[in-house]
Amino acid sequence: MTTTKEKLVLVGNGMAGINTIEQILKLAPSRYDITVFGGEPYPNYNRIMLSYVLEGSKTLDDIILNGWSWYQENNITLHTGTNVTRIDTAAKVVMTDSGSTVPYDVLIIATGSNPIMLPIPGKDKEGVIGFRDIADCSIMLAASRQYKKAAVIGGGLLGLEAAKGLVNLGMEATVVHLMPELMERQLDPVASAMLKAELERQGLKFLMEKGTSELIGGERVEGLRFTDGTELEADLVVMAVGIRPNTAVVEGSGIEVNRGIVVDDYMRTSAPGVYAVGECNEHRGVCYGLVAPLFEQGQILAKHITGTATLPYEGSIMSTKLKISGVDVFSAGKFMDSPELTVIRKQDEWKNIYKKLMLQDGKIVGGVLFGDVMDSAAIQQWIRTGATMTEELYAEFMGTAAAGSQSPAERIAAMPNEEIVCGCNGVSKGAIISAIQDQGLTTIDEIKACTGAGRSCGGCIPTVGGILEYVLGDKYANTAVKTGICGCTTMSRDEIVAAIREKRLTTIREVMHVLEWKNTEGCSKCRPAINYYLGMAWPQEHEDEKDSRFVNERLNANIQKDGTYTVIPRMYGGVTTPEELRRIAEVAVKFDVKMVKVTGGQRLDLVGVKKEDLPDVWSALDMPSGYGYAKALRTVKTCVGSLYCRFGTQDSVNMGIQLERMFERLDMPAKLKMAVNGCPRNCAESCTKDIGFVGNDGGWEIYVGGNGGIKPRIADLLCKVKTDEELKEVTGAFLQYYRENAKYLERTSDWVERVGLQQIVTAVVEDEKSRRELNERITIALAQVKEPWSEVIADKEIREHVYGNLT
Ligand SMILES: Cc1cc2nc3c(=O)[nH]c(=O)nc-3n(C[C@H](O)[C@H](O)[C@H](O)COP(=O)(O)OP(=O)(O)OC[C@H]3O[C@@H](n4cnc5c(N)ncnc54)[C@H](O)[C@@H]3O)c2cc1C
Ligand SMILES: NC(=O)c1ccc[n+]([C@@H]2O[C@H](COP(=O)([O-])OP(=O)(O)OC[C@H]3O[C@@H](n4cnc5c(N)ncnc54)[C@H](O)[C@@H]3O)[C@@H](O)[C@H]2O)c1
Ligand code: SF4
Ligand code: FES
Repeated sequence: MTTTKEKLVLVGNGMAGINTIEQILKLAPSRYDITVFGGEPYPNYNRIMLSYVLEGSKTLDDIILNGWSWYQENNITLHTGTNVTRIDTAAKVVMTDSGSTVPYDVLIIATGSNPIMLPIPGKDKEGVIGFRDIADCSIMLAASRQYKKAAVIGGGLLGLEAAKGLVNLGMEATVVHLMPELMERQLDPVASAMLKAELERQGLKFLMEKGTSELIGGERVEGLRFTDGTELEADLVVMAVGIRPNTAVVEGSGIEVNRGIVVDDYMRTSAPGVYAVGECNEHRGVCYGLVAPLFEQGQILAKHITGTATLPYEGSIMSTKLKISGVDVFSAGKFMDSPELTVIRKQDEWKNIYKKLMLQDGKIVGGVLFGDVMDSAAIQQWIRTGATMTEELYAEFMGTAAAGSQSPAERIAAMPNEEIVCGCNGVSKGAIISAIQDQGLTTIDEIKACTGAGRSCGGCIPTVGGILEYVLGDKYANTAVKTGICGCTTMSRDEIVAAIREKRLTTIREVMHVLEWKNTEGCSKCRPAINYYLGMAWPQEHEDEKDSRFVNERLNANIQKDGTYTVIPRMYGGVTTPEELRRIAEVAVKFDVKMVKVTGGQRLDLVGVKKEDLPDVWSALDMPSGYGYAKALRTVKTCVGSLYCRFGTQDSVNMGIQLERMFERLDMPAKLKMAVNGCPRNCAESCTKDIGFVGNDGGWEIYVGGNGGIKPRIADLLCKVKTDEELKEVTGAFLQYYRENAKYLERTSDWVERVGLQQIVTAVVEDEKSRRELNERITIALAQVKEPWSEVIADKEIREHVYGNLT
């Protein structure tokens, strides 16, 4: 006897719908014959990560959650690019815009939301969009290549993430906000003001309390006109003023709709066999707009329709984190002061940290964090369990207990097993530990696949990594970068470095032999990388293998397209003297230099020197190499500072010179630039440097991870220091931590993004012992460096054989 399976149809191939199907497959893998309709032409992807795609840190491929093969493997019939247009609840069929009619026994509607588009004149012009899907993201990416000015209407979570993405893409982005405070639905005025100041520092512009009355221009938008009569130029307008449940599919079906499709505590709509899950529904009068509640709903729906016992869904407490790097903001539950609430508050203007906890009748009902969000999981747990405030919790929150001085590892150890680590997917510390232990998991990707933790906004990944490290102890290896560094090996950077240290490998040949390289000679990708890792691991013992370096580093000059070279002597801090300038001029004339160019790093570049003349040019210049060709410290750009500038509060010139002298010549994973400014006017542009220093009345701010090149990135504030000595110590620690942990050729901008700012802050700022040890190690490495040009001048054989110099 053959039994036909019940037919389950899902309308909406998005996050809530597919999450529900995943749960159903876990509970009853073969119960339903499943058909999925999705309006977009893609498999299920992580909509949350669109902010990162726009920002440039993720690609579209990175954000696919369930690829095409997942549907096949689970026997799911998928129709992408197909919209369901009608539901006939009497005949139990759905009809699509491609003309098909498909029967169902169980129908799940998960059509999400639509962005609200302000109903103002000009809203249909080209260049006016919402930010909801891959198509919107692609339009923004394309616009950024052609246009300069963007306006984002709405200063909520979405608007801010969109504006930051556009700034990263090189656009000038202005957020036009209706209210006096940003994110007024999640933050109180204090946190809002701190957020605005930080985002301004990162390059966003704001127009507050502005109502937009019209979008102006021709076919394409050219600007905004406001209710007060003023205008703003813009070639791209993104509306991020909220969302509205997408209920179009139930029109004419008789299914009850209010703001969203009305559901009960088991996601049942008013029609038998028809359910609605996700942003499209309305439960007890609430329409949600974050994944955590939607996944909770999906879990209950999955249990309900597979006949598994389940409690009813009673609503969710919402918590949010803004996904902008370097801006840590968290909000959960109640956040505004009001007479019935007791407020515990801590504001630290020096470290730019704000923490606030809300109590009602002694119980924790809400919290806001800015600058340090380590307590976010704990706050969610306290709210969820209705925790009563105690002396211990008070001490923990205010940082007066031991907890305040705990290292990240200690914090993880102290975390209760039932604490929810991944808010999006509701995964606790205990569940992650069980998965690691019971299933032998060793990577974050495996934990993601097995428990769901980290699969959505990604905010919990550092904690998930911490738990993995805590459980595996010595066996822990950061396997997030498991792919081989090149085709010669399957080993990742971390595995190679670990093996170099553990097995005390000291030469490139030895590394390739012991680690069983497929290609015994290596290649142009792995050889320079290993040479660097060996030098980093064994600064005193390692013999630099010059043949494995790139040509510019072998020759200590930059080759140009006509085969000549450029020569850039050091000008510490961008300062020179008449004598030096005279010598440079004489050399330029004598060696028939084609051009003398002032570089972006405040130095002089002699362009068009013949290879065989290089040693003589260096000899005549009698200046050290500026390393304009090397993976090392290139320039330290300085402003005039307190020496002469009337705004200057710190001596940026001398600090720049000192830093350049301290750290020049040391091999780094990639080229490295610094800038030192005497005051926050930032004339030497610290925000686009690997390390930037900004002086103020009380000391210095240190910024890291900036980049002004192909992929611009505004630097993150690492810390503030009061003295010059502290500045040098933090810089030494940062440089060594970067040297020890980055992949070869990885700029600080990518590295900071990859490992997360907090890990770096802990290692080089907060943990004194680590900072001291890093400085000890960089001092040993610095003691080995040599001036390359004088070495060549002194060695006749090198001059002849490498440069063809016969003088
Ligand atoms: C840029 C961005 C960043 C975000 N960041 C976060 C975050 O950090 N944290 C967080 O919790 N939430 C975040 N969100 C919100 C989160 O993405 C949503 O809450 C979640 O995606 C909603 O899931 P859903 O399945 O209800 O809707 P969606 O994911 O929108 O899926 C609905 C799908 O249904 C399809 N559809 C609609 N109508 C039909 C039809 N008639 N026929 C067939 N298919 C149809 C749509 O094309 C869409 O693909 C963000 C959202 C955006 C846009
Ligand atoms: N990190 C995250 O958790 C995250 C990120 C992006 C999006 N989301 C979600 O996506 C959804 C959409 O986000 P959103 O920011 O559009 O919604 P929102 O409702 O959270 O914010 C909209 C903002 O626009 C402002 N606004 C309204 N009308 C305006 C007008 N005419 N002019 C200027 N400003 C106006 C509002 O004051 C409000 O601050 C939300 O559900 C949000 O939670 C979450
Ligand atoms: S950054 Fe400040 S101190 Fe330096 S030159 Fe500019 S205004 Fe003067
Ligand atoms: S908290 Fe969002 S993925 Fe874990």
